Amino acid sequence: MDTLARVATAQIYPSMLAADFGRIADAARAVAGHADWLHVDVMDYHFVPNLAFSPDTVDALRRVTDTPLDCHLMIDDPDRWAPGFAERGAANVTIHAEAVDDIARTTDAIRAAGARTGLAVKPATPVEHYLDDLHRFDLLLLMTIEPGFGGQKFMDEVLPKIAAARRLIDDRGLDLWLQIDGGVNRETIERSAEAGVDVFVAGTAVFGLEDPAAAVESLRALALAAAPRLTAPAPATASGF
Ligand SMILES: O=C(CO)[C@@H](O)[C@H](O)COP(=O)(O)O
Repeated sequence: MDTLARVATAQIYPSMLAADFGRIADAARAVAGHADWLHVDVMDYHFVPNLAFSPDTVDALRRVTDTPLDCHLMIDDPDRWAPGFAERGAANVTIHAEAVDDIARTTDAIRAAGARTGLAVKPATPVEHYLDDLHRFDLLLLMTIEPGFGGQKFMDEVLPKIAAARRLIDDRGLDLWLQIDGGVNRETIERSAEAGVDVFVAGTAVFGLEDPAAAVESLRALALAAAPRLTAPAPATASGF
């Protein structure tokens, strides 16, 4: 895998959950060339109290955009479903620590299908419980809301956890992107970038605005200005590699 791609870049992933579902292709096209990846939330009404998206969504988006897809599985049985998202063309598949049974088997299957893989933790779940497994992942997602719905308030109490994860990644030389999801907007992105985030998922703060492409650029500019360690990313490729 290309380690140069792991340089700390300020990446913005618009969350399709905040798009107009009747015009999802238009939403993907509106941020093409600006968004680094697109974030696709998958919900099963068991792990979270909401339903959203499926492997068919991956197929549909792959037909209309080259922007890589980052699938975030908020489901009870990621062991069963995660490899299928990779097979359908997701460039990254993130599974929740609270839901996965066999991390090694599931991450191996995702990677065998050609995708990167991420580990997500809810706000109250300690990253320290998964230290021995972090080498199996390409991305660590720290939720900055309780997962399930867009439009929630950013949980400032997660900031120390972000800073601790950044120290952990740097001290151990882990090859992991540090991502946050939930309540990311013009007001919260700077302190998140300062704390150590390099991948920002943003729904309402992108698709809730008149010009989603401009919103992506403006969020990235704020992150870059707040954290000198971050650099501007090169344009994303279809595969994400
Ligand atoms: O995973 C989720 C919700 O569970 C997110 O991806 C939301 O879609 C983020 O939305 P905003 O907080 O940015 O509006």
